[in-house]
Amino acid sequence: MYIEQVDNRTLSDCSVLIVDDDASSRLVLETLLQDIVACESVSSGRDAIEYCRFKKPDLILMDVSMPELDGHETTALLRKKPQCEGIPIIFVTSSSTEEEESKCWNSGCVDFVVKPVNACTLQNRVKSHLKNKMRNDLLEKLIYIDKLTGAYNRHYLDDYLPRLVRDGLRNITPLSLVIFDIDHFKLFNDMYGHLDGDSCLWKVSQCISSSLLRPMDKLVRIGGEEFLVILPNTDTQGAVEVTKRLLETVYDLNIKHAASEFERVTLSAGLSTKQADDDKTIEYVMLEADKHLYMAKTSGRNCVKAEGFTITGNESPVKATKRRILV
Ligand SMILES: Nc1nc2c(ncn2[C@@H]2O[C@H](COP(=O)(O)OP(=O)(O)OP(=O)(O)O)[C@@H](O)[C@H]2O)c(=O)[nH]1
Repeated sequence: MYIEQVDNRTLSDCSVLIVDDDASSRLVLETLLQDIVACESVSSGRDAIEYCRFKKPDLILMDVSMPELDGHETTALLRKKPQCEGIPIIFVTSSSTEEEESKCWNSGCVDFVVKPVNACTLQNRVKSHLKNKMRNDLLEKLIYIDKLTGAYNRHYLDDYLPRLVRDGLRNITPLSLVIFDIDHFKLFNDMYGHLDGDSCLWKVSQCISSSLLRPMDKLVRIGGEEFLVILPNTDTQGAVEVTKRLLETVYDLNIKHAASEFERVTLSAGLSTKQADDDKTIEYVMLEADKHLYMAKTSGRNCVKAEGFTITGNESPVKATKRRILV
């Protein structure tokens, strides 16, 4: 394995998606790259788009000539998706005419290799673009990541949210926002000290991040112990389900909080959805989520509140008999 490191990632931590309709070509590419990087393959443009809904490869090797969607068309569709931003695409083309080369560059690839591929050229191009990608990721991390929690920060929110709103309008998809904060966090700090408070923020943030399953779902720290979860293409019902799961996973972390009625760290959350066809501004949706968070707090905490929904979280043994139903 190559150990070429940028920050704390190495090439072997990176993943490459191979898109090729020909099984033997996929096998050749996988074999050539297997000692450098983790590879996964799909056999069509459609499958590549579907793959990228759930995973974010560090690089895509795209065959140009494929039935139905060719490499150019697939790239154009991927480039429209915010979650695919920043993924370098290398075309694998059987034609090296001047016209084809120009077409490849105009389609938004970062590079191309010509079939039959030269093993050394392919490996070096892939390594070089992956190292660039790792440097860009590191730069993005320094600008956009909150150090204390590992969540995104407000700079990220200011850049990312307007793009999502535009995307939602273009694709007619809903966008849900969830604001949550840790219950009785002042008491937690008072009882255990600020260092344990910081560690609690880190644990909660990491737990939430790893419970978000789609690459476009993002966690942003918007205040001291206040976070925003962005759920693109998710209606209220779906967002309630996700938020309920988030509250449960944090509850299951079982971080001791003796001053809380739940005897452990819990979250309260408020949720609001922007439907594609409504005229709510995103600022209004944020305010609504914040209002719902306030309602969740005043209704006893450890619960989610959304328009038409109130879901209680797990309850402590002592409170189990007093299950809250909020309307
Ligand atoms: N340790 C630590 N504490 C923080 C940080 N940012 C904010 N806080 C603390 O978070 C606490 C928030 O307290 P409040 O807004 O009163 O809310 P709460 O005690 O969580 O009460 P409820 O939200 O009503 O459940 C304050 O004591 C802040 O000092 C941080 O980065 N680290």
